[in-house]
Amino acid sequence: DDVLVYTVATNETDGFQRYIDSVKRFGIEPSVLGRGEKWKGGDMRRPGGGWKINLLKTALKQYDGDNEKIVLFTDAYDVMFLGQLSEIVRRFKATGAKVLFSAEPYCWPNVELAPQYPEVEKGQRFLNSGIYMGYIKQIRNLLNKAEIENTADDQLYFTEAYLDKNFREANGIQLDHLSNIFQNMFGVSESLVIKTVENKDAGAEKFYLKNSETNTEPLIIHGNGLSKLNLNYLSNYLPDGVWNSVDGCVACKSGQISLDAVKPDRWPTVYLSVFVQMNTPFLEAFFQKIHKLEYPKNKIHLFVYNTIKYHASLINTFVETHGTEYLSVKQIKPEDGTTEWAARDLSLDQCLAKNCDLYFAVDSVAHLDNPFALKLLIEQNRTVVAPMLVRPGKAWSNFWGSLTKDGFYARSNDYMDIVHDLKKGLWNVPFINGAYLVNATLLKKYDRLQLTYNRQNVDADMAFCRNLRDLDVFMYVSNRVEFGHLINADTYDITRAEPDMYQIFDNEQDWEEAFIHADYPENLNPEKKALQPCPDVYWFPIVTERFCKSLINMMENFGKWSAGKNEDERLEGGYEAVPTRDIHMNQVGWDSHWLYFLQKYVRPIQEYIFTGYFHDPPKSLMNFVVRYDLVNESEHALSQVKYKPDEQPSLRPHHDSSTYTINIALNRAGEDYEGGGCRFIRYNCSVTSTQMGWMLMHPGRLTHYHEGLLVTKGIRYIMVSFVDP
Ligand SMILES: O=C(O)CCC(=O)C(=O)O
Ligand SMILES: [Fe+2]
Repeated sequence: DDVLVYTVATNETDGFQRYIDSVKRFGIEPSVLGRGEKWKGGDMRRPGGGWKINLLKTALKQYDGDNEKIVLFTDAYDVMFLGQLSEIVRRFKATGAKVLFSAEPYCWPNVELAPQYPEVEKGQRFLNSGIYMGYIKQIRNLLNKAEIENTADDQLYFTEAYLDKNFREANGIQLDHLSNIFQNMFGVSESLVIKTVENKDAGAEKFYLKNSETNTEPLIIHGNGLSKLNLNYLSNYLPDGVWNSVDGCVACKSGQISLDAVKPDRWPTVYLSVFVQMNTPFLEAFFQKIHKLEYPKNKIHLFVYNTIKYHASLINTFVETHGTEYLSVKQIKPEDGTTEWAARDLSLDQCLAKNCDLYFAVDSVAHLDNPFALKLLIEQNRTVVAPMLVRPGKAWSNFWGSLTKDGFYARSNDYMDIVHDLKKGLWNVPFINGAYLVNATLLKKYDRLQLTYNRQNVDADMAFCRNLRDLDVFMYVSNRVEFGHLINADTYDITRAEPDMYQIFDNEQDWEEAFIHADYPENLNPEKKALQPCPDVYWFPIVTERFCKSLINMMENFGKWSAGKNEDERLEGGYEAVPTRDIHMNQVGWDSHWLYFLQKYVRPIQEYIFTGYFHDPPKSLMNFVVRYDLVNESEHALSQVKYKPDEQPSLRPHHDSSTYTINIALNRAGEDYEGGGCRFIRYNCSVTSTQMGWMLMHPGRLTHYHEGLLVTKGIRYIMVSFVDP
């Protein structure tokens, strides 16, 4: 009852909210001075803050004549309480001091005063005015010692008072050199460690802060100066109770909202800005996922910035097809020549102009696989929050755990645990990109001079995050649920036909989604029986129609179909007994990709069907697309010649030089062509109703003598591999 806790905060920043959350946790009710007023204490980055002294002086007037109370003052934006007030007071009383200031390793703002400080054997020597406490009588003496201008420096004021030996001794002023209670972080962050006490009953562990140099456990921490990012890091675990490995992210539930209680027509309006500024694999899927977000389209303004000509038609098609469903659409096209920062700044302004409630930026590499991503982020209700997105199986993500001194990437201790979802929560981090939601109140509060993507010598994302850090805005990244993943655009080569097909190594998950048949897993389901259209000829759905079309396009684009002659310089022996008119995978630079496909998707089926045969990885030198073609029809009609001399409409009976052969239909029997199919002569059995994207698998030799049946109309394409020759 007799402890008065004060702070000064004019602005309700995220840091202020953190301070409030921390004191509330310990049942402390602080008086917040200056709330809602304009800051009068000078430039925050320079000496100043005399106003804090004057505010406190005024606030204490009401206790004139009272000499029993204890006053505890701290800054707000970069301060957190880690323990009970009773314990703070107990430790204070134990020092015997009448006034106790926190200590730090730097003599600031006037380094010339350093020699006047008493020497210390251990701990920090110099006064810091961010945290102090004392009996009201001595505090009053201290505050009344001299007049101070609002814009003069409070730390200098207290330093001079402390260095006045008579005054210091008369008022019992001491510094908490060892951080028994108060911890200023700047310059000593390395010795500050988060410790845990395991709970023996398998309950949640407890977290506390330890100063490993002085061997103390401070109860109030101050992330002064450049240590404020370090404080942000600590605040992911401290004070005890915000996060633990049993209950996960406890603090992230506070402030959360639920949209389910609100009718969708009253949901907040979102300004969704999409940025396509690099050649991006699987862009079609990206836009599909944007479109599938479970959020009313008439609550979304869509902004699309694209600098890549290659992607223009896909984007235009999307906008033409779906644009009208959105509240509004604005496109910036490659030919507009708008720079990234200008486009991003413009989208912030557009958001305000459209009276948005929320701004949602999404880059083309950020796949929001979870259709509830946007809704969940809104419900998280933070000023800035990003969904954690990671390149599958990699450590590459859309946030940084820490920063170097020059503001570049650094890893935090917990980075890998977060990226791998070993720790789930809502993490205060110094850098995010790729996808993030910003509350529009922030855009209203700071104009495009303060909150801009334009800043010298850094790219747009870094500029924005740096400005957020400077404005004391926390950037949260959430891995509370799976939101999606990041595309790797590093090797994307748009000079190729069908560049997505080449992404099997770099974006395996997306590749699979685009190109592997949705029913593929059923092929390995023991409950299901594989189709067997002819004896020991098995039949499986394996690739998508998109795969088939892409593969045909790759080949037709390359165009150099073989002559279907016995002489074949592509082969080591230079001779093919039963030649097809074809193009080999290695001719389009797709051989390693194909072999990987064989190993990953075909081999398991083979092992499942033809029990006891193992060959991993499968070998195959002959991997090709066959084209069975008739003469083009007009030519046919005129010349009365049925087939072009170098086209091939069928294939005579033969064995394949393989242990087993796979044969994938790439287009539609009866639609794209007539006739065709594969006949197994020994069984007098033909597969003619082949299915696009389905694969035949059969032994290559002895039993499965076969022929390619005559195509009578159109063109038939198949993909063939002679596996394990
Ligand atoms: O046309 C077919 O389905 C058979 C093709 C074939 O046997 C081959 O390319 O070796
Ligand atoms: Fe064959």
